[in-house]
Parts: sequence; C-alpha cells; structure tokens
Amino acid sequence: MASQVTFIGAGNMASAIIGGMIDSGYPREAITATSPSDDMLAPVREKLGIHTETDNAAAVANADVVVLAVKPQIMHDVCSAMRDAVQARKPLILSVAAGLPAETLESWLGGELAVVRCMPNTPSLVGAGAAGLYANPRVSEAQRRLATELLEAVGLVEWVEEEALLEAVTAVSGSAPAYFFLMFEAMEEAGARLGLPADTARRLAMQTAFGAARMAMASDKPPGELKRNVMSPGGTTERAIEHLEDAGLRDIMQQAMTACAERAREMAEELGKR
Ligand SMILES: NC(=O)C1=CN([C@@H]2O[C@H](COP(=O)(O)OP(=O)(O)OC[C@H]3O[C@@H](n4cnc5c(N)ncnc54)[C@H](O)[C@@H]3O)[C@@H](O)[C@H]2O)C=CC1
Ligand SMILES: O=C(O)[C@@H]1CCC=N1
Repeated sequence: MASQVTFIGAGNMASAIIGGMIDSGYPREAITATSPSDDMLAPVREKLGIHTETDNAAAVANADVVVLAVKPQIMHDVCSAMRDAVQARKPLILSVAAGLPAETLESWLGGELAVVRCMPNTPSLVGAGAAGLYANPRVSEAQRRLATELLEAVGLVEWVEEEALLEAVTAVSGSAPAYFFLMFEAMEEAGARLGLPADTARRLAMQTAFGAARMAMASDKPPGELKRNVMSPGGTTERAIEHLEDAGLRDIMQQAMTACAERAREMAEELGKR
C-alpha cells in the first residue's frame, strides 16, 4: 500500500509536488493537504482530487510522511500546534522550507524524528525543478527512497551528506533560477538595442537557454567543449565570449554565489534561534 503523505500547506510548492506525484501515478487517496481555511483548499480538492483538512493535527494522525510546506516564518507556530500528534505517530518529516535546520524542526516537533530537509527551486512548479536533500541520522533507507520519489515527481534530486552543503545547493540551484531570469532581462534589453522587437528577443533568448540546457544534459561533453564548438575561430561567438571573460563573469559568479551561500547560513542561524 502507498505511504500516506500529508502536506502541511497547500500553496505553490505543495501543489506542484502533489501534481507531480499524481502525474507519476501516486494514488490520490493517499495524499492529504492542509490549510487554515477551506477557501484555499476547495480548488486543490477539485483540481487534484486529494483529501483536504483544515486541522493540521488531525491531518498527521495517520500520515507516514508529513511534508512541511508553509512559510518559514510561521513554521514554529505550525509545528508547536501539531507536536503531540506528530509524536504519537513519528512520521518522516520532509521540509521544503528555505533555511530552517533539521535539528530546529525536530525540536519544535518534540524531538527524536526522522527529518529530511530539502532545498527546492521554483521550476518545480513546471516539473523541471532541482532539489538538494539532506537526511538526519534517524532517516531510514526506505524513507530516503520515499523522499526521493516525492521530489523526483517535480524534477532532479541530489542528496548531500552534510546539512551545511544545502547552503551551496541554495547558491547553485535554489536561488539560481533568478540568475537566469536576470540574464534573460539583460539579453532582451541588448537585443532590443540591436533593433529586435523586445518580445522577439525575449523568446529567442529563452528558447536558446532551454536548448543549451537540453543539449548540455544530453551530451557527454563538458560545457567548455560545447562552448568551443560554437566558437568559430575569429568569429562572432569568440568576440562575445572574450567580452564576458574580460569583464570577469567567472569572478562575478563566484562572488554572487559565495554571498548567496553566506546569506543561507545567516538565515539558518536567525530562523533556528526561536
Ligand atoms: N527554494 C525556493 O525557491 C522555494 C522554496 N519554497 C519553500 O516552500 C515553502 C512554501 O512556499 P510556497 O508554496 O511558495 O508558499 P505559499 O504561500 O504558496 O503556500 C503556503 C501555504 O501555507 C498555507 N498555510 C498558512 N498557514 C498555515 C497553517 N497554519 N497550516 C497549514 N497551512 C498553512 C497557506 O494557506 C498556503 O497554502 C516555504 O517554506 C518556502 O521557503 C517554496 C518555493 C520555492
Ligand atoms: O531567496 C530566498 O531566500 C529563497 C531561498 C531560495 C530561493 N528563494
């Protein structure tokens, strides 16, 4: 029988994972989602055909997995209110909340729990996410497989063996969709200055990013080699790449991603203090 999975929160992230699970054949009757008001839940119930519940404690009473998918700022109150119900059942806790350490969640929920902490990204909403996962020592092999199955429903899953590495994951994939969106903005502006209609430049830039990612993922060759394959000697690409290298793009990425990982560490400290 499929594991009973309860989502605390029925917003963007929860709906994306639930939608992916259903698309990959997970039985709807084994999925429950919660929210404080039924107004939020009615569309989820109608669209996804899963169970819904406004009482978190009741919703975890028969859960094998509890997915924490509310905003980090309200997590303490949400966890405190369902602590007894969680302790009575001891399900696997899977958190998609940015920044909250596994140990903090475990203690807010009463201690001695298997906790998987996940750093997802927003392309999960279109089934093309990338997530880093960390398991605390209480998580069993079977629970790891289950967490992988749930998150693979919305994209790529990579496990890290040290929780602090989720800060690096935040820099490489959690925050990274925004780096590419910035690049699209810059390419659209530059394309428009070169005379293209802005929307044409936008579509060409986005399709090119999509194509480059697909090509790199399908190829055995490292990205550097694929890059050189586009660069005819003395040609146009070589000129553009020279500009990007001379302007210090590699250094800029290094600095931006270091700052991102550092902020993830600070946030974990701030959120864990309660
Ligand atoms: N790394 C990333 O880019 C992303 C991380 N996340 C993480 O996922 C989590 C959820 O984010 P979203 O889905 O975007 O938020 P959202 O605002 O779309 O959804 C939050 C849900 O929580 C519900 N909620 C509020 N109070 C509740 C309570 N007491 N009990 C049960 N449900 C309650 C709301 O009704 C709403 O359905 C956050 O912790 C966020 O950090 C989400 C998206 C991407
Ligand atoms: O910007 C943030 O803090 C969150 C974490 C990763 C993506 N968004």
